Amino acid sequence: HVSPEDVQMLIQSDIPPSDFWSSYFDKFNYPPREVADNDTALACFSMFEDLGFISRWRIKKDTLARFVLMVKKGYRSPPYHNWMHAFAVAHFCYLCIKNCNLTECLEDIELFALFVSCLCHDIDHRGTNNSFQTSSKSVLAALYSSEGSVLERHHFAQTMCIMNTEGCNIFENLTAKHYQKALDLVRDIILATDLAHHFKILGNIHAMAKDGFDKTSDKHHKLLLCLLMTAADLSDQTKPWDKTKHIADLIYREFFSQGDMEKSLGKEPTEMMDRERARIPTLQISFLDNIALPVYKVLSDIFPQAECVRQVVEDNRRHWDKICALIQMKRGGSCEKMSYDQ
Ligand SMILES: COc1ccc(Cl)c(-c2nnc3c(C)nc4ccc(C(=O)NCC(C)C)cc4n23)c1
Ligand SMILES: [Mg+2]
Ligand SMILES: [Zn+2]
Repeated sequence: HVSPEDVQMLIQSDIPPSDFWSSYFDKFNYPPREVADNDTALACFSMFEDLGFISRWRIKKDTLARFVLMVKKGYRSPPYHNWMHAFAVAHFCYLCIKNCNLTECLEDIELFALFVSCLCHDIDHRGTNNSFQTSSKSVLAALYSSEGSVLERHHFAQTMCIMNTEGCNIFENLTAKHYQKALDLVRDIILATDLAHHFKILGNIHAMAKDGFDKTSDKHHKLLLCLLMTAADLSDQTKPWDKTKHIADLIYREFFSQGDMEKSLGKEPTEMMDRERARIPTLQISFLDNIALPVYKVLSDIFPQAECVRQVVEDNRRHWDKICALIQMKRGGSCEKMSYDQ
């Protein structure tokens, strides 16, 4: 649990306005990982306040403090899937609400649930993926493998545990109708963070973009919430190159340690998790081409205000291309495995 002193620290001072953090804290090019870890809880307060959630949903400040601190503590410290990832994901959601006028497309309760889901979406992540849960016969696999999305079901279960902890339920003052709606939305949105789910609905998302978002369609609301969640989950790719490059280092540290564990279990890891075989620039180019770019392309088709975000992801892809070309030149062959600290 969280200490009363930590709670007091958070609620005694006024909630800083967004420009306290930076003059461009609410712009797409602000890199949220610049916020110091022990300032992130207060920065979450600023985002809740700036989005109008504290008054709209009558959230008591001490309840919000206990909730944010419990969520922060709910994350472990793998290289990538830690609290700073959750904070960065929630910050991108905050940017979309502020810069893409989402209040005109989605209901207040949907935006509130989306933001809360971003903060909670990877709680208690162990730095290993769903297939590792099954292959290592983890407790989570025993609990959830029959339904699939093992990790995502656990992240949701952990979120509900926090909601049900004394003094941490930020939904406590919602009407019964909104309360149920919020829980259903958080469940659907966190389960939607499984990339397998994203691939499943991507066709429908493209159809929605082609026909134009219909705010009277409940299906369109659900599809848009899932797209925004995935866009937020991958949003490290939307920041300048030096940040993106560092993120790749974190991701592959996590992947390679899973690969090492799989080898020690006598299993052959996938290439992207095998430090002996992985070629990071090539893998990143295929991740950007097959997963990230299509997300930001369709997002900017629906929201022209997000065009600048798509541009940065394109720039980052070009950067990986240059590194691949450099490696080919040096090796006079294909994009060999090599150090690429350009
Ligand atoms: C939205 O959910 C997730 C869950 C887990 C992760 Cl690590 C990510 C994620 N976030 N940033 C990245 C970057 C920079 N590269 C990645 C390269 C590959 C993969 C991957 O899972 N490939 C397997 C294929 C069957 C889809 C994920 C990558 N990724 C997103
Ligand atoms: Mg996840
Ligand atoms: Zn995530």
